[in-house]
Amino acid sequence: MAGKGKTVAVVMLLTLADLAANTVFYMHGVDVYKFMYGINFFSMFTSMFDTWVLGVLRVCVMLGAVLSVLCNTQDAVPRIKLSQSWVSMYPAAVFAYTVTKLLLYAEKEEDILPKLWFWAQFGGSLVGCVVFYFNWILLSKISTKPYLSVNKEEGTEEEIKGLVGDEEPNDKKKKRKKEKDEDGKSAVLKLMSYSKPDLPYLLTATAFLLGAAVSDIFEPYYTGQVIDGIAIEKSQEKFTRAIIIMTLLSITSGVCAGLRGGLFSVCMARLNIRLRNLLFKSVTQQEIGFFDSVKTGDITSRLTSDTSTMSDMLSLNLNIFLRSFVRGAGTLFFMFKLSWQLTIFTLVIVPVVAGVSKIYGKYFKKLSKAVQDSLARANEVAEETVASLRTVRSFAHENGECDRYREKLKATYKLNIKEALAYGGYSMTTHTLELAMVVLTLYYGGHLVITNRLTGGNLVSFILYQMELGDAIEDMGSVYTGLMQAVGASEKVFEYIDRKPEVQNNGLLAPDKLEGHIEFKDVCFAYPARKDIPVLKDVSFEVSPGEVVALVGPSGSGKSTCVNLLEHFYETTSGQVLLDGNPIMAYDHKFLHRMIALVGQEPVLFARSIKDNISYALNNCSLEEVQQVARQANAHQFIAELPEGYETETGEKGMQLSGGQKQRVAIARALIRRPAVLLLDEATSALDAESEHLVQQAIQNLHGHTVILIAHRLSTVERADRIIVIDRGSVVEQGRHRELMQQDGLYAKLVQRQLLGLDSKEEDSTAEAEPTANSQYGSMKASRGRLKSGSSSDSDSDSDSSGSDVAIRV
Ligand SMILES: Nc1ncnc2c1ncn2[C@@H]1O[C@H](COP(=O)(O)OP(=O)(O)OP(=O)(O)O)[C@@H](O)[C@H]1O
Repeated sequence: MAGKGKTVAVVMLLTLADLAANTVFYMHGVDVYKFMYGINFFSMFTSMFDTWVLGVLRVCVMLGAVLSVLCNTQDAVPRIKLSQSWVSMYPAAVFAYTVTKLLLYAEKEEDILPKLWFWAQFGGSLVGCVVFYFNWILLSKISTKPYLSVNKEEGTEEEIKGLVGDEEPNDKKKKRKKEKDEDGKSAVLKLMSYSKPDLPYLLTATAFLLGAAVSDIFEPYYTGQVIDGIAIEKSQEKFTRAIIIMTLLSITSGVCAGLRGGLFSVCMARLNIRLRNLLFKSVTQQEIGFFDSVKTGDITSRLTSDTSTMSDMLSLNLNIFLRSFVRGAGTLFFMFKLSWQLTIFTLVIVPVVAGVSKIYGKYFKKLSKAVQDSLARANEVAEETVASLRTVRSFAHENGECDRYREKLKATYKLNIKEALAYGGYSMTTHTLELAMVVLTLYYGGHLVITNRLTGGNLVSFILYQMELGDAIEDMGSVYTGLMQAVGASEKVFEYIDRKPEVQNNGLLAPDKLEGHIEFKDVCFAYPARKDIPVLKDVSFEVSPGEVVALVGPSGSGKSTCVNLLEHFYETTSGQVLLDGNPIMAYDHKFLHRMIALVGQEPVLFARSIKDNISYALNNCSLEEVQQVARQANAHQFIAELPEGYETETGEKGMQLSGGQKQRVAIARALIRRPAVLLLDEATSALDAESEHLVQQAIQNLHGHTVILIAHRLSTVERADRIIVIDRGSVVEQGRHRELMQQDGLYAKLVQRQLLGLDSKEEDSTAEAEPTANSQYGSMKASRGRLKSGSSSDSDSDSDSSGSDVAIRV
């Protein structure tokens, strides 16, 4: 309440001061005769009565607004806020009227300079307009929050919360808007700070810009001189001199403009590269949870289109803006010199053009952000489809995906149309205003020439300058929107550049030796994308150095999550993951990932040679070392049979290799690091029985390595030193295969389900064995036959038959 009272008091004081000043200036003090004279002998040219009336009018409007705020704050303040842009037109109109009045006054009065009362009222009117707008903003800022006394008798806590709740969205909106505005400003400041290394180039470019602009500014003046020389003075000498100067100015302007444009482009290219590098670095350092929630399309669009929009728009618009600004300022100076009346007349139109630009710029900024977002959404669809075209083809859903893409583009097109309409409207308005300005200037200028207050040549110069000014203002208006586009794009880029990863990789621990002792201590965890769904609940287990432990459990029980925590991809919600007794986050990032190697469910290979894939992120790896681990991973034979051997390109994401081949290359890539801990998450699921057997043996022969393996196929886990059974995020059983079978718990059930083939769908869609003893026997025989004859080739490595495999081993 106190805030409202204070604001109203300030507004009243300023309004009454405006009224008092306006009246005193109009009456030349307290001369009532002057007051009546202005009314009785009113003339547009000599009386200031109309200016006084306009002042009284704004005081009345303001008093009305104050009264409505006092009577009904809740309704009045939002209305005042809504009408803010419309009300701003009033001061603009009064400004235009007052300036016109000055010109009319100057028509009748020979020398208006010593007329102090006139100047006081003229200035007072302009100041009054500003005060009026300021007061309106003050009133719109009055809080509409109801006064809440936490008094149980007046209302329950829920009721009070309800009231506050109603206000909260508005507050949040305001806060977000404020943050956005600040973001916009800070984006510009940041852009400037990132341009610091280009300062020498920018300064040189600015010098050329000034050179070009100054040369341009003189051209209309000398055009006027040429006209005066030809038409009025008929002087060959004056005419020739003006022509020579104009020629020199044109050459200087052309050279400087070219150098300025080139240098600005170079600066922006440098800025673009700098920001792309920073953005890419920042993206690669984000926590894995970030990539769970942010789509790849969004990130690539920031890397590609947003950075390009930013630097292209910036280079183009900054260039135009600076040029137009210097040209505009110089032009205005010359205009005043040629004719102050005509200049003031021209300036009446300026606030109108500026107002149109401001409203348009705001709208265009919103639109351009919406277009960018909409394009990013369309890109996501295209990327997803292209990346998974095999799956799309296998479902014959190409047309469906095309429709989806078309729909997204349709949305973008609708926004483009809006953008085009907005641009069209803006161009139309500014062109019309410009034309009106020229016609009116000709009329008024002609009048000045006829009354011998201006020469014909100077009128021509003035009109040329006026056109220049119009161009400069229009350029600045359009540049503003372009700059806003650049700011919009840079806000998005900076959002990622400035993002601090939620999981920091700033551990320093890098001991000489790592035993590989793993401990999960009361670990609870939920993924950041689904914070309210617990995935691990009080999980505790230990793995001794050199032990081979299998994590088993139904799909979605949390096995891979344990591996993710060990890799420090995420941080636990509570509890600890320890490696050799130290929290996993205490280890140096590079050290940890050299010591812990992971082969994931769908290993990703990079588009480079097999050798480079195996030695990924390692320096100076010899071919012998690569071949050795490839042999251990049972990959050497198939690699050697390829025409280009280890130099064979694997294609994007290893597409040119089969699933089983990819897995073996990925295992070799893990083994070459000689890790202390090897994490195998369904790492051999695509291998045929023989390959898997060989790979497993190789892994078990790797002494001194702790191995955690996850597999659905029980044949893979039965020989582990220990099996940990996880169900719905909790450890339910632990022990060796035989012990767990005897316990007859979940593990035994899982084994039985596999024996009966009930899991066949989940396990292997290609296994079509009937769940009968006979058919199992049949598959067993077939499998043995295959093993014996050694006919399992790489080409069929993907088509394993886990059902039969289980039948042999369990
Ligand atoms: N990145 C993620 N964001 C949110 N939830 C996830 C994420 N990854 C997994 N989950 C959820 O966490 C739970 C455990 O997943 P996890 O991958 O650990 O299971 P799993 O036991 O390895 O399953 P599977 O044997 O099928 O691979 C599942 O319910 C899954 O939907």
